[in-house]
Amino acid sequence: MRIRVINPNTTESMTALIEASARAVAGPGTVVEAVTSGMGPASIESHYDEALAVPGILAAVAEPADGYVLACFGDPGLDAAREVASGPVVGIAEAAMHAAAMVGRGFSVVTTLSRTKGRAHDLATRYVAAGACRGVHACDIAVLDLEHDPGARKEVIDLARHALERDGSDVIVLGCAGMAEFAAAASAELGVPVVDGVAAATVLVESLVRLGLRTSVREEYAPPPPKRYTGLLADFTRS
Ligand SMILES: NC(=O)NC1=NC(=O)NC1=O
Repeated sequence: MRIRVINPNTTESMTALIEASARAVAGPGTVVEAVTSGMGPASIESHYDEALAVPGILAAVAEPADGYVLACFGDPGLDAAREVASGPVVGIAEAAMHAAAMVGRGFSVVTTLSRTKGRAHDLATRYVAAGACRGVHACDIAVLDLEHDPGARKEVIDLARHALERDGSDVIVLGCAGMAEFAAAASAELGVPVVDGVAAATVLVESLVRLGLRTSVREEYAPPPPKRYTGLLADFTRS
């Protein structure tokens, strides 16, 4: 099978990190096709960034694949992508939160900027039972600095340790695709499961494909009603 793993921002080096995390868990019969969005923000750290990332995501899911991963912790454009993708679409926050809820009593999210904490809470409300997400904590390291800041890994792990104590949680969810490579070291140091949403989403999409499950086209996720789109979007939308 072929899984298209989409980095919704336009930073190639992040795509490389995402690709490595997805490939590390993909099964022997799975081809991971990691792609960088062709248009939009260099990183996604606000509602504005999320909105401007969606056209590039929709263009990326328009290409055929057996399943799709949206590799940004805000799960931008997830519902719209499900209306047009040819296979199941899973967001990394969705996958990470579900996985975390299955291996512990309550998880804490460690994310990037404080301004994105509300989005993480909103997604937890949508995806998991009340109380499953015990808290969301921000390291206030910008997304693109995670890769270049030599102290980022330690800051994220220290914040995760604080979160476990403060929240009384027993699992950590990494709240950014750019933290994917911290998961193993964090889990070893903290002694708890640390969930990287890129890996979780890759395995979950593989499982859905193996189960023969695709997004239902009855009602909400049916293909969008045909209509005219004008302006720049005319090139990227279905008519
Ligand atoms: N919470 C986040 O920082 N999300 C993200 N922004 C990106 O550009 N990629 C992410 O995973």
